[in-house]
Amino acid sequence: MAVTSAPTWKRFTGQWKVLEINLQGGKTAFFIAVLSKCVHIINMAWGQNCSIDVVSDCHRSHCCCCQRGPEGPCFPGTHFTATPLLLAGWWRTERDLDSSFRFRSSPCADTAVLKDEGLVPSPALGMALCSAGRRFLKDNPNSASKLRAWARARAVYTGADGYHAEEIKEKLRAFPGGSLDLVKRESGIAVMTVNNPTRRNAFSGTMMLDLEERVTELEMWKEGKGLIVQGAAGTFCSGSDLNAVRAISNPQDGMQMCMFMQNSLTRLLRLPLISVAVVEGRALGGGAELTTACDFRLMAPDSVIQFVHKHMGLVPGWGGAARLVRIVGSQSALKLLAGAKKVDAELGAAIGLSDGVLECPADGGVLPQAEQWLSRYVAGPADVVRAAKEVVVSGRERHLEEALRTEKDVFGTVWGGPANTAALAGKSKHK
Ligand SMILES: CCCC(=O)SCCNC(=O)CCNC(=O)[C@H](O)C(C)(C)COP(=O)(O)OP(=O)(O)OC[C@H]1O[C@@H](n2cnc3c(N)ncnc32)[C@H](O)[C@@H]1OP(=O)(O)O
Repeated sequence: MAVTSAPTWKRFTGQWKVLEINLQGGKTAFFIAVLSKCVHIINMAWGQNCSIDVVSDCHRSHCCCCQRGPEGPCFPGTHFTATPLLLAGWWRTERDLDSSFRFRSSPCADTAVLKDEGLVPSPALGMALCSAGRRFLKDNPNSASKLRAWARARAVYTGADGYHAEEIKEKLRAFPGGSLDLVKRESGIAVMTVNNPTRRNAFSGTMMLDLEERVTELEMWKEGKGLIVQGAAGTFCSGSDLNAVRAISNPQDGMQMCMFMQNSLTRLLRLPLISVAVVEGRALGGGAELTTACDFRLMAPDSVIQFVHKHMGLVPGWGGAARLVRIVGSQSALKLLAGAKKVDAELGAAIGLSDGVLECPADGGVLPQAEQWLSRYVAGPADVVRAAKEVVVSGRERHLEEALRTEKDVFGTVWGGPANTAALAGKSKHK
């Protein structure tokens, strides 16, 4: 099957990359790669038997597909980072599966990353993944669902953890009300609004489902640079809807809901967008946890963030405790959780939970202030802004050696790129 155009990176988010290759007959092949080690596609011999040979670390002086040396990327996708054994070819149709794309994985696997992924490196793994990919495709012919599955790979829990996504979704559907609204602006800043004002923006079951959908949408938004998370009608969010909480208060459902929300909020924090929670009114319980799934928090003068879980006989379950410790340190986190302490704008700034105090809006609400605040961090080309977020997520979440490798890999995506080239051609003083 012949290739009709140069492969391009169609989507890139977090540690995942998707190489999209257009094939004859309007078909498309997707190759999913997970970051770990610099890998170079050394042979794209597209003919009757298309094959991709992958080696770890490029030792070649020239790339055989474009004849350029190793000084810079030859075309997007030539120099990419992947764990060879995690490469999987995903095809759009069953027929494509039979058309002999041959995958030869590198003998050199990155053990550390495979462990991170919870996988044991073995030569059989590549085959197993390809076959799992095929099975998945057979069951999911729709490419949108394929991409969703790819996005979900950034989540924490899978079926292996006893997590049953479809079952808990079914249960959550039984608790409707409110919505999670998303507006993606041309500026590259999106605004997500927690919208259930009659219940002070409490999270109904369907809003939890909405959250997952919105995060998926943002994962696919490659022009995006920033995200503002706010509550409707002048208050942030009063946590999970107590009516839903009461109805699913058995341990099994509680665990499933916990894993569902942790997955969505972890993916929210890992988005390659710089995010800020704009807190007006109250952010209570799960609402307080939601603020910690953003990179930054801005608080209105009379606003309060409060982890009220202790008063409910609980601890955070949406990942809020783990994130809080990373934001304010264990001493302050313990005080906030064990004391269910109210954090106002002043205390928030003092302990580093809040990154800025919003002024009382004369008109137009606090959103323009938040946008203004965020604009200094999202100024410039999307690939550079997203790369900055990428290296920070990696530095926060990975072991040093892995984070260093990822940093090198992400560096490779911007080095010699348009922004870098333009900067080098201009003045290079930073007074
Ligand atoms: C792992 C997740 C853990 C959790 O998130 S558990 C949930 C923790 N959150 C809470 O307990 C919040 C309880 N609510 C409150 O403390 C107060 O309602 C709150 C948010 C300070 C607002 O106070 P006020 O402004 O005076 O308004 P209000 O009390 O009259 O509330 C207006 C209507 O909203 C409702 N509401 C507020 N928070 C809710 C919630 N979480 N779930 C379900 N309904 C909720 C409240 O019942 C009231 O409804 P209604 O008008 O009486 O029908």
